[in-house]
Amino acid sequence: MARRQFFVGGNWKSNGTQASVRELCEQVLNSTSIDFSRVQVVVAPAFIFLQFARSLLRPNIAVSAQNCSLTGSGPFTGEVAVEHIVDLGLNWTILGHSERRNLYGETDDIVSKKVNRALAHGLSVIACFGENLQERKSGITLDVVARQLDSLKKGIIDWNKVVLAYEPVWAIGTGINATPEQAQEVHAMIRNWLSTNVSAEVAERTRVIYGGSVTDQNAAQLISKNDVDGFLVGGASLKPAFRVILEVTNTQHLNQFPYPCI
Ligand SMILES: O=C[C@H](O)COP(=O)(O)O
Repeated sequence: MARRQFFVGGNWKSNGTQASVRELCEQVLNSTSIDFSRVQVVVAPAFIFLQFARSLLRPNIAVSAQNCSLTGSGPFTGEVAVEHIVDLGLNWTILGHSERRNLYGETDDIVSKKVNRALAHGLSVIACFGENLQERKSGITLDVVARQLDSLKKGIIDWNKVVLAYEPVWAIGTGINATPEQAQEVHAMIRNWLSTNVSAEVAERTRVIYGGSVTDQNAAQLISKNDVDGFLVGGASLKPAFRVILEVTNTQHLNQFPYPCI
């Protein structure tokens, strides 16, 4: 059986205040007793709180950006470049989230170019993709995901630094999560796609995580599926429930892989 280290990301989106970020970092994240050699934890505060969160969190909880610009640093008012994220000493960014794609016009091509920039500057990337409700109802989920992966692949110069986040748009923030079977079906297809289009080794090694209404109530069932290697959590990552999700994932990891995986 594959021995991939589980991965849990908390995407705080455009939420929070200095007070709530402090509370989350100190009371929820720093207080968990899980063994971080088994579950990798990365949280993504809004840009404005990145440095603050980094200063508060234990070193084994990584801090990620949620986006980066397509351009470098320079005369690009309002943009945050990969160079700025690197300069803060951070190692991660989320890219291609459906909110970026749908609300800010990020096409497959833009996402792929951003992924390339981030990787070229040494960042690791949580690359998001997934079908919308109409696409699922039309039965073209796997085609849509394959198209998004084909495009992402053009930008990926180092698969070791990529976590793939399958996030069906209809499940994001709706309270309707994919069932464990629905998630497993798409994750297995993603692994097959990796095997066919990249390599068997990359297919075996790459973490494929699920996002969309993950809570402390459904995390255990979702993580029990073979090809679900963790989560990208939105709303629940802003609450004490996030610690439960981390602990549930850690317990499943211990059941599945009794030894550290790295
Ligand atoms: O990046 C996280 C996803 O958008 C999931 O958000 P959610 O857990 O609030 O549904």
